[in-house]
Amino acid sequence: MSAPILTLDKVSKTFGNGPAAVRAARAISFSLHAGRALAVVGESGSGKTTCARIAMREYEPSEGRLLYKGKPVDAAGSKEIADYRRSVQMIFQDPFASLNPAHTIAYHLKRPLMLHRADIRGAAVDEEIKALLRQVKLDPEIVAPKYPHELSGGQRQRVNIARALAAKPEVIVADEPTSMLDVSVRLGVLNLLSEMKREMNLGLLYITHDIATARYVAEDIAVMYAGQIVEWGNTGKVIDNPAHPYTKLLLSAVPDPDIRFDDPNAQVSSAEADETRRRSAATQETIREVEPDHFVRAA
Ligand SMILES: Nc1ncnc2c1ncn2[C@@H]1O[C@H](COP(=O)(O)OP(=O)(O)OP(=O)(O)O)[C@@H](O)[C@H]1O
Repeated sequence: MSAPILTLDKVSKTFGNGPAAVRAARAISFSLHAGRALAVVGESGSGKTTCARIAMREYEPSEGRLLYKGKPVDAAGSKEIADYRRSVQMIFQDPFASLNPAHTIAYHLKRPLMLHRADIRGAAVDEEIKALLRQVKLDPEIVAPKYPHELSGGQRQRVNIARALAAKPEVIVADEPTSMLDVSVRLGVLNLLSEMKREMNLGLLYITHDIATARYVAEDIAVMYAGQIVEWGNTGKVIDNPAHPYTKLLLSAVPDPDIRFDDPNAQVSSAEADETRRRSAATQETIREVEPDHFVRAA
């Protein structure tokens, strides 16, 4: 594996003080590598977004270090910080709020080019805008002059991906990039991210509450619960053979696509439903008892 581009090294983040303090992230360690994706999965409030924001330098860690190419970011000079800002780009959850309704799509792509790509000026800017839109499978002639409200949610998220790519990043942080999209277009956006990762050799941090989607995008997976990584490893191995009760619980919530609505076996009796609820509560209890240092690593 190539040397890590970005590393969270035993990073913790606490919000507030005293008894009301929230330990959103506890001793989190992971690295992002060129051409590889890490999925960080967990339910709402498990600390995923806190990790993404630390990676984006929006939050300072309370403990631990953020490393860029092996060097601590907090000790970096202004040139290295500028390099980091270009190199690590984010795709937001909400494709509607992240584009300015008053500006065309071309304008949205021109800004990062002017900011981060001094090598491209004049007519080359328009050519690059077209190339970026083609890269995300949008027709530049149709899409470039449009305003955000004229596009669908899926198309807007593709524009957001193109905008992130405009900076020529090495790492993309995608925080729930499909959760606000129509189900029918989610897979297309995930496949596009996966393709970009391969073709542009990007390190990808894919944050999601939906463990089933990790398989489409990420080679590696880290499962978060209550601010900690409780299980991590190869995505296929963890999903096919989960070792931690919380990972099992997340997987048990994934619908089985092979069960048809008219399948008599899909009917759940009230006794079975009660049993499922009882087992789920028991699993939650087990999770609460997990010691902070109880981690599981896939073989
Ligand atoms: N700025 C903040 N101030 C205080 N508490 C915060 C802040 N940001 C997050 N938290 C708390 O930290 C915990 C982890 O939140 P975080 O947003 O990282 O979880 P998440 O797994 O990303 O959840 P979601 O999917 O709902 O965004 C939660 O209890 C949250 O309320």
